[in-house]
Amino acid sequence: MTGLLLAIEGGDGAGKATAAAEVAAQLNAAGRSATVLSFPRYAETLGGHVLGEYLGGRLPHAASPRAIATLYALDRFESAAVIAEATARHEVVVFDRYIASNMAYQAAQVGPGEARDLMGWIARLEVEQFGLPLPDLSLYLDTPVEVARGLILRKRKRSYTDEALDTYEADMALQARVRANYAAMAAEGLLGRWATVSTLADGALRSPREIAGEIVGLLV
Ligand SMILES: Nc1ncnc2c1ncn2[C@@H]1O[C@H](COP(=O)(O)OP(=O)(O)O)[C@@H](O)[C@H]1O
Ligand SMILES: Cc1cn([C@H]2C[C@H](O)[C@@H](COP(=O)(O)OP(=O)(O)O)O2)c(=O)[nH]c1=O
Repeated sequence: MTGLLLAIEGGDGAGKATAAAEVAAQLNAAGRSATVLSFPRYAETLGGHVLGEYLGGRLPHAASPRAIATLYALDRFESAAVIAEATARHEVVVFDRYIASNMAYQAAQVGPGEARDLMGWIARLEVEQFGLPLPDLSLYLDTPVEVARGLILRKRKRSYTDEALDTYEADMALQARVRANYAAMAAEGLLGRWATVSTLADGALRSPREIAGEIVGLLV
């Protein structure tokens, strides 16, 4: 079996983990084997461990966006065998964040004139140099920053920090730039095919079941 790779993307607290789990559950219930891989893999890889230290504020924050991007890419590179195994065993592999997260977040740390170059650099590092597979579909989960912040505060404690908001989550201006980067990547089809799904309808949060149902409907 060669699994279809579906990357769920979006800002912090957009509802990615919830949507990824629900998409896999709906597919499995319909007899289509699916699994979820969530990045970063904090506890499983060296890159993930160092990132946990970074996001928890225990490393110097003067590190350049390229250095940080390399750690996220390393976490996926170290996971190549796990990705290959999941792809071999399942019809659909759902990524809770993938390469586009690195592009959206690191490009949000540099000036607008540098953002494009950095996105291209990250895509080449991950796909050409590290040999990671391109996703078949990147799904941008569109949740306004204020709604996402409310959802982050509902999360359970994370492994890498005691704070309610980690380094990136606390920075609202950064979250707004991340959203703009995702919208641009989706519009231009960077890394391949994109679709956008809104988590709100008439100003209210849609149920995870409804959001996932729309996503499953996009998988042909
Ligand atoms: N559609 C939804 N309706 C209600 N609560 C949600 C929905 N999506 C996510 N949540 C809740 O919001 C919080 C953050 O969601 P999560 O999926 O962990 O976001 P992300 O992975 O994008 O950071 C969790 O407590 C989750 O249960
Ligand atoms: C996977 C990935 C995440 N990130 C960022 C986005 C998030 O702000 C942060 C942590 O990822 P996140 O998925 O939010 O972890 P958790 O749900 O445990 O808080 O890392 C990147 O910058 N590049 C990447 O490749």
